[in-house]
Amino acid sequence: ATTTITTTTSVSSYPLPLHLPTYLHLPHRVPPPIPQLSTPWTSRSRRIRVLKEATEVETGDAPIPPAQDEGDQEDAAGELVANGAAEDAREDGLGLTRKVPFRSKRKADEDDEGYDRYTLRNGREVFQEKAYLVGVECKGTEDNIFSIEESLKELAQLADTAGLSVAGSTYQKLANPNPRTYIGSGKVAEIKCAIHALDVETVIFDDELSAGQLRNLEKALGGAVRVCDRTALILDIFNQRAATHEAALQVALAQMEYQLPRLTKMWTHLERQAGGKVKGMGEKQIEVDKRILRTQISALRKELESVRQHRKQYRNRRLSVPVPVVSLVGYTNAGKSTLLNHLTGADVLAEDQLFATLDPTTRRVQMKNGKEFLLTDTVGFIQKLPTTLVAAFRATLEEISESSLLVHVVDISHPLASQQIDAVDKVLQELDVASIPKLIVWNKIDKADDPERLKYEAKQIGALCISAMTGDGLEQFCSAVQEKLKDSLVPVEALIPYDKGELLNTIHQVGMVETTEYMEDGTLVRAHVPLPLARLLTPMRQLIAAAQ
Ligand SMILES: Nc1nc2c(ncn2[C@@H]2O[C@H](COP(=O)(O)OP(=O)(O)OP(=O)(O)O)[C@@H](O)[C@H]2O)c(=O)[nH]1
Ligand SMILES: [Mg+2]
Repeated sequence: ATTTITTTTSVSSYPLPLHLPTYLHLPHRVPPPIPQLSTPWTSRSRRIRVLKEATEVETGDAPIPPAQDEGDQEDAAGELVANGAAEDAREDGLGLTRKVPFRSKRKADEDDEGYDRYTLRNGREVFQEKAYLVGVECKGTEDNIFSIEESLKELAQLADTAGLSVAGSTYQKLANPNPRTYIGSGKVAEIKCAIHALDVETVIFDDELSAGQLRNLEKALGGAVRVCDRTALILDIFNQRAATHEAALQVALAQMEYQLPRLTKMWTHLERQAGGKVKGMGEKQIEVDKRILRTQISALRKELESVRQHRKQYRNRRLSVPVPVVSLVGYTNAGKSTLLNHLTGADVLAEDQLFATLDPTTRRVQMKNGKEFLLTDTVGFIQKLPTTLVAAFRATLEEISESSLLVHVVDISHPLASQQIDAVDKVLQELDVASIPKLIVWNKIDKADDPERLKYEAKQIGALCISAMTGDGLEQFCSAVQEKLKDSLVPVEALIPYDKGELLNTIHQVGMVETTEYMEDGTLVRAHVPLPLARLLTPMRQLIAAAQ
């Protein structure tokens, strides 16, 4: 009975993993908190410290935070406290902080190379974790859009975006991945040597790994390094980037769904409290953890549903204004946000980083001829896009399926432009939006080696060359959008009563008017208009039928 009591108290005193959105910490919404897991959930284990705190550590004035009491971290607790970094350990939510040498511990060592590995990011000192990348090319997967070298290069870019510094990489060609360690044992030994020589903290695999593979690899690589996969890395970037409530919820949900099948060894402290190994205890602990995680997942789903409902209402309101919606889609970093900003004067973050945008933004584009359309910027795509993420972002991506036109923005100056196009087409197929008219634009033409040749090639396939940065070709772009939109317009003939003048204006604004005739009861218009407007005009169309 004593054990049971101890167990209950100690479980409730566990801190929540801090990569979850803060609202999850509110007592009224939170199911019982879950313990920190030893499995690498995400790649978040960077030491983020506000500069001021860092100075305090330097002068030795840092308040000593309370030690964490998990048995699993017991051996590390002393070190954590001595370094004033327990907070960081909490922030990581991984319980892996001890694996990275801390600055103040090594401070005495004047020529400590780790000392240089703190860089300043947004006014915060961040420990630059070193990462080693591993890829596998399996026979029979030659239809992969990217070659293994290309995929690894992109993984390096992802690692950089997440704030890691890449120390090296390797790959292996295999008939089949090893079910235990994904790569062969010889390769494991080779990587182990390399990471020790390079002083690496994290090994990132280019493909999704199973719980067993993650655990076996961590063990085989000496236990002092963290192993994670591409999906965890992308989830981590999304987690860092999520700026709105909805995005945060979506990412948290995707992270939990990724974690669920990967829950392994944990709560080992209970065994100790129970006075040694308790047979079957580990098994039960996992069950409990899974249940808690499932409860959290369903709470998140509910919350997300209500946020979505809200956005849907907003969208419906917008749809009632019959302006056609054009969605920008494309590979991450293609220049979608830059294009939106240039055309609409919006202030969406556009930078040379992967996944700068997570949330959809819609702005009105007003053309010189008075016509207008709505332009939506969305999250970028990437090859090997984690399925959990696609599912989590499905609602956001639904916006795409409701648009009248898709503009596929391509970074034509990128060496892998054609592979990126294929990857985007693949995602679009998955999203079932093939029936929506599409306009292909080749962006960053200012950066391309041979713009004239590209312009010629673009013409052959009906694509458009633009530079979202310099504004080159944007006028043609707007005309092309207008032209394409016409394809999605419905021909109508309606008699608009004179007291509905504003409707006539709307038809001129968003549709293509062929003729207008001033009749006794109103204006007779023949035009091509977007479907929502055609619906709105239905009663007036009947009026004509009656008059004839
Ligand atoms: N030279 C050049 N650079 C461009 C052009 N368009 C965009 N860029 C740059 O490309 C980078 C990515 O642009 P973004 O607009 O953030 O790309 P995005 O498609 O929104 O990317 P995600 O939001 O990550 O999917 C930024 O550094 C832009 O300045 C262009 O026409 N020419
Ligand atoms: Mg963007």
